[in-house]
Amino acid sequence: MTENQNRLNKSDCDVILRNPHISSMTDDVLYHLSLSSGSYDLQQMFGDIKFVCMGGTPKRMESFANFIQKELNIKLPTGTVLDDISKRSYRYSMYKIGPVLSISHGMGIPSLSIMLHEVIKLMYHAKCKDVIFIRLGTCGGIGLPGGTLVITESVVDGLLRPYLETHVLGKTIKRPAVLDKELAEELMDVGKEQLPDYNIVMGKTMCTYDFYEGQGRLDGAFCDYNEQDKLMHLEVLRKEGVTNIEMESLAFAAMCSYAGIKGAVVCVTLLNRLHGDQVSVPKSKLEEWQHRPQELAAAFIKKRLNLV
Ligand SMILES: O=P(O)(O)O[C@@H]1C[C@H](O)[C@@H](CO)O1
Ligand SMILES: O=c1cc[nH]c(=O)[nH]1
Repeated sequence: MTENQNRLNKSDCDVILRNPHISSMTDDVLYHLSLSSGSYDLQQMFGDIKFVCMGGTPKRMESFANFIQKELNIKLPTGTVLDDISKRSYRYSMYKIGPVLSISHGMGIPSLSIMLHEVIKLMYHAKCKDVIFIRLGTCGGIGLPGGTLVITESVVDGLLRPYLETHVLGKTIKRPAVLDKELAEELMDVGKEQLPDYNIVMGKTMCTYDFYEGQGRLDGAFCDYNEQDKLMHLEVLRKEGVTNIEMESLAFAAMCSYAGIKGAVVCVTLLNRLHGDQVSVPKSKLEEWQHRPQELAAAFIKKRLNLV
């Protein structure tokens, strides 16, 4: 199948839906979002979306929705509050604020991947054009102090491989995990200009399948290595140019790239992993730091919408 055929009459949509079955379905149920193409006019509801911002927790994405609403000066009808569009799914929460979709993806690749399958199809059904996806996350830094913003330049898995390995029909499939370089650079420029007080770096992000042993921590329920083994491993990562570790960027990059969507990952470091494992920052500091990627995304969106 050629890319043009994959684009499925894409004169009015530029998301590449690499699935010939979807166009013949009269109703496509986006089960985990609590939406469907048969019961809702998805184009009318979501056709103007230009930015899809996502992060792990429902609370963070609700807070981002409220923040971006204020930043873009979008008025809600009197007496109404932002509504969680996917609340009936009890899986993810999703808010629409003008051209911005703010959606939670849970923890780890399986949870993010289910949400992305459905959001990519949502973009297709809604005939969205020129959409940018941004992950607003948290991470552990390698040699970077807490509160640092890391814009991902490249992504690797726990074995330093730059692709997502997944199993389909009993076979191993490899999908390159590629992010848009120009978008990352634009985010960096916006950050330098608008958020001069923050430490912002561009780097190589390692994505793992676990928070504890997968990231070489000594404080999980199991640990069959010692502190020296851990530090030697982190030193190898540092020498390979790894700046931070989190748990979703590999699938995010691979899926955005496969769907022809420009994607960026911006994470704030919660600790320097060369100094420890436990995330023990006070809650108020944690909230302040988690807000930093949101501030960068808001500044970028405002610039793109010519609001600054
Ligand atoms: O988006 P978040 O902050 O949830 O991402 C990182 C990676 C894991 O999902 C989680 C682990 O604490 O934080
Ligand atoms: O160390 C960390 C902190 C946040 N998220 C991660 O995946 N790792």
